[in-house]
Formats: sequence, structure tokens, C-alpha cells
Amino acid sequence: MQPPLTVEGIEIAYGDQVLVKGFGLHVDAGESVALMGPSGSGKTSLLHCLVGLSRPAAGEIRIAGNPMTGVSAARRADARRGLIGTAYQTPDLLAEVNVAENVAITLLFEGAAREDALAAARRSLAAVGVEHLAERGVANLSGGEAQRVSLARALVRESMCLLVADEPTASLDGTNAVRLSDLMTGMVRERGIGAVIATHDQRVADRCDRVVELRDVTVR
Ligand SMILES: Nc1ncnc2c1ncn2[C@@H]1O[C@H](COP(=O)(O)OP(=O)(O)OP(=O)(O)O)[C@@H](O)[C@H]1O
Repeated sequence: MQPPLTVEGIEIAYGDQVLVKGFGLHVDAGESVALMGPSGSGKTSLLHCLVGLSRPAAGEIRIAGNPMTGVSAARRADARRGLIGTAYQTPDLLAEVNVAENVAITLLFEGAAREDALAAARRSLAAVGVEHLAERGVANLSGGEAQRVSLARALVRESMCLLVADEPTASLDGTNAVRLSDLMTGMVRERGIGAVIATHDQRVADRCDRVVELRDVTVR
């Protein structure tokens, strides 16, 4: 089986300013990797390359063997939709629809039957312990609940094999940050997927299997 993520010799540049050089990473099934490094070291830029939103200046990225480099934007978008789940610092839930519909939204946009999409959303909400919120509006969710819903949305697709999270606990207090980290890494193990979690929080990093420091490959 192909590993969820393979990165080789990545270089990230803005104009002629090289930010990251010679970065490699291999994430196995079930493994959570914390991506750390000082502010401005390029964590978010690297995550954007992993999910195919931008292209590195050099190097190769493969998600479950599927190339994210040297292919068209359309192919990267297909791989992103099918193989990657994302979670960010703010959950960015849509106020106009309920929790289950938020989780099901990408499936619904792609034309999945409504009942199938909502059943998948409920399964994903149950897996992260918040199925009881399914019919609720998103306005009154606590910060911890909203991040769990965001995680359920990231994990909703059965085919996904890589979770990419950028500071997912930054808006949470210490207790909720630890709970969400335990939940994320537990789900990654249980599903046999991989995860790359950019974080400044040592408590989050401690719950991952491994820490990768971007500092060493950032060009100053
Ligand atoms: N589109 C862009 N064009 C030019 N420079 C950029 C662009 N995006 C990011 N940068 C610069 O690249 C550097 C790295 O930014 P990035 O957001 O990847 O760092 P980070 O490690 O995620 O930082 P933080 O921990 O503060 O979120 C910064 O100096 C930033 O200003």
C-alpha cells in the first residue's frame, strides 16, 4: 500500500526569495506528524503545497502515490477533494445550514444523494463524539464543539487518506486543545490515515507520533 504522504526535495519560493529548501517528509498510515517552526518559517506555505493549492518551486509530493506536483491544477483539485481532509484555526462553518449539512457539504456539492451525504455526515459526527449536535445551527456551538464539527467535515469522505491541519487548536483553551489533539491523533490511528498538523503548541506536538521542525530547512 502507498504511504499517505511522500514529500521529496521541496523548495518553496516567493519570487526570487527562497523560503524552504530541500524539505522531505514521509508519513505512514496511522501516523500523525506535528509540523513546528518559528512564525514565518513556512508552515502554512508548505501545507498549501501539500494540498495542491500552490506549487513548490522544486520537488515532489505524492498523496497515496498520486502526484501533486508536475500535474495540472484540475488534477491537484481532484486529489485534494478525494484524498485530503483539511482543518484550520477557525472552523469556518456556514451559518445558513445546520451542523450535519456543514459536514456533508462537499458531498452535497458533488451531487451525492442527500440522504447518503447526511448519513455519512452523521457517521463522521458520531466518530468525533458530537452526533447529538447534528440538527443544531452552528451559531451557538462552543469553540471546542465547532472544531469537532470541522474535524468531522475533514474526515467525512471514506476515501480520504491524509488529514492536513493548520493550527487547529489555536482558538481553543488548554483543556480543549488537548482533547482535540487526542481526538485527531486517535482518529488518524483508527482510520489508518496520515496527518500533518502545523502547530505552535507543544501539548499538541506531544500527542503526535513525531515532530518535524521546519526551522532547519528554512532559508534566512
Ligand atoms: N503569497 C505570498 N507572497 C509572498 N510572500 C509570502 C506569501 N505567503 C507567505 N509569504 C511569506 O512567507 C513566509 C512564510 O509564511 P507562512 O505563512 O508560510 O509561515 P508560517 O510558518 O505558517 O507562519 P505562522 O506560524 O506565523 O503562521 C512569511 O515571511 C510570509 O510573509
